[in-house]
Amino acid sequence: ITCRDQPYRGRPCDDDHGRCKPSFLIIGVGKCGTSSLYYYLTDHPSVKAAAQKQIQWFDHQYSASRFNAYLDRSFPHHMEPGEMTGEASPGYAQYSEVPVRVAKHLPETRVLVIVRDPAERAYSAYHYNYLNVVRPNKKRTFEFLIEHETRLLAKCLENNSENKIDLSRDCYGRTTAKDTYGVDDMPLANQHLWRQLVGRSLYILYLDWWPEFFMVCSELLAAPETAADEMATVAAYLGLPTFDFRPVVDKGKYNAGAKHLGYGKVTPWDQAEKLADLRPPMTAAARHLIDTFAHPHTTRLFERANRSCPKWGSSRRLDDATTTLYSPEDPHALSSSSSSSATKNDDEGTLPRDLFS
Ligand SMILES: Nc1ncnc2c1ncn2[C@@H]1O[C@H](COP(=O)(O)OS(=O)(=O)O)[C@@H](OP(=O)(O)O)[C@H]1O
Repeated sequence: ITCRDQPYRGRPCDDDHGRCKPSFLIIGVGKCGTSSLYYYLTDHPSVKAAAQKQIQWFDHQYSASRFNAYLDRSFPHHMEPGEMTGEASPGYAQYSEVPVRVAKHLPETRVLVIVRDPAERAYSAYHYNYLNVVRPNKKRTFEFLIEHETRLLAKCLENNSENKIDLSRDCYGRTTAKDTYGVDDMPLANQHLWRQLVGRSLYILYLDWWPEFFMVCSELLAAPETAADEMATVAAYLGLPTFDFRPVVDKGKYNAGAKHLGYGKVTPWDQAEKLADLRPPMTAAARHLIDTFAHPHTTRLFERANRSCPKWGSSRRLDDATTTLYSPEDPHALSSSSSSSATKNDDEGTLPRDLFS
């Protein structure tokens, strides 16, 4: 990618009012490495951090008349020419009203999105967004959840002439957990996240709403050897001066593993690898189901983004012994594995909040 001009032509601040606009928004996707992307980027000397990693203003707190308050609260009050700021809110991507709001208030901001192998993203979300909120004696397997979800997804997509669905509305977003899973003991907390293990991995369904975005491949940030180069590409897209990202990348991965220790918690690479190994392998059947389901959407994503991600569809670890999915004859099949303890939950309100995304 060739280096672009800086958004707002290098002057995002209105110095009379001490207000600076974000030059980039990382709009998602949750569990794809948004924390690492944000913290690597804010290590660049010309990038000033926001007040916190996840602001979630354009989705859950939006009010057109409160835009200046959002800027005041979230970003630095002064920057030198050539400096920029930005934020990462993994909940922005999935709501169809957000791109409209962003275009209205921040017409020059650049949109970054990080995507991950769909099955790996879903499996990560299962551990983080589901096992952390479900009561241990009510635990359902990954296979149980994805099999029911893909059945619903298939039905909703079939009934939609544009082959697009709104994850928070339409057939998919409106169907109750009981209708999907046939049982009523599913947890309420974070249900917009754990009920959309597969849906949120069909990235193009909602990225289609965004007029322009730059797609980062999670897999390229997942190894120190390729991460610094991928970050240099991101920096060039934002019009930032050349910078060596190796020192910050060498520190490790941010927000790794199923326990929420804070988005800014960095885990050294070797320990992150051990954390991943603690997780029981995904079954071959589960991977096959998600790979097959996601394939047409992934093809369209790569065409639209004009980039493709290497290694999708080839899991690092698989339990090849397990080839059958959850079977309807065994409706109460419980996971024999993972037992993450509850760490941090949303309140159980009905408004979807991605604060624990
Ligand atoms: N550098 C890098 N490259 C690729 N992947 C990375 C990287 N850093 C973190 N991770 C993995 O991304 C998962 C966390 O993603 P997010 O930070 O987006 O999660 S959140 O939605 O904000 O909670 C989480 O995945 P799992 O550990 O599989 O759950 C992280 O390990």
